Amino acid sequence: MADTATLMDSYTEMTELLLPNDTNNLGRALGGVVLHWMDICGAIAAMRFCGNQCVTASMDHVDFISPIDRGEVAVVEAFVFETGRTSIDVKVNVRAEDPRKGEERETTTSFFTFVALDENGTPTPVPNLDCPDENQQALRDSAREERLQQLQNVVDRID
Ligand SMILES: CCCCCCCCCCCCCCCC(=O)SCCNC(=O)CCNC(=O)[C@H](O)C(C)(C)COP(=O)(O)OP(=O)(O)OC[C@H]1O[C@@H](n2cnc3c(N)ncnc32)[C@H](O)[C@@H]1OP(=O)(O)O
Repeated sequence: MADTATLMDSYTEMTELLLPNDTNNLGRALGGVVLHWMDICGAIAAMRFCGNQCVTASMDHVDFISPIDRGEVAVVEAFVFETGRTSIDVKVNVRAEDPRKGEERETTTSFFTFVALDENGTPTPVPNLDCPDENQQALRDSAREERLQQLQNVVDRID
């Protein structure tokens, strides 16, 4: 295993077209479908980062900010912003694009923790996160802040 890996080593973008099978009766993306895309994209980012099989240990709160409509393109992006000994924190963001108008909007963001496993299925150490330029440092810092803010918003809402 390498001692370090960069945020950009993990960067992953997936593009999906919202087809009728993945929609509800309003022609909008089912929440579970969006979560599935986010899980897969986040897992790929984590596995690219550490070079091992990873499993999802947790997913933070998820707000569905705006719908994705049938025929729109969903762009799912993920990158590692924090590491533990065997765990990897990944920000996953989804935006919708209307391919006819070229417009896009934010739809969903959440933060996942993946755990790297060795060949025996036991948690195994992961590289340290390296952010060698200002762009990667800014992505890491804003993801850390946004995660805390999102969790704080949930607490405020139920207080
Ligand atoms: C490149 C190679 C390709 C290989 C080939 C690819 C094949 C392409 C397959 C594609 C695959 C797609 C994958 C999709 C992702 C799934 O869908 S995975 C399926 C759903 N997830 C699961 O089934 C996981 C079930 N849970 C577990 O197995 C265990 O609870 C875990 C997560 C392995 C942790 O086990 P544990 O015994 O608690 O381990 P422990 O040593 O105590 O803790 C290990 C770390 O986990 C953290 N942790 C434990 N529980 C939690 C929690 N609830 N929340 C946050 N962190 C936690 C601990 O804090 C610790 O972190 P570190 O301090 O080490 O950084």
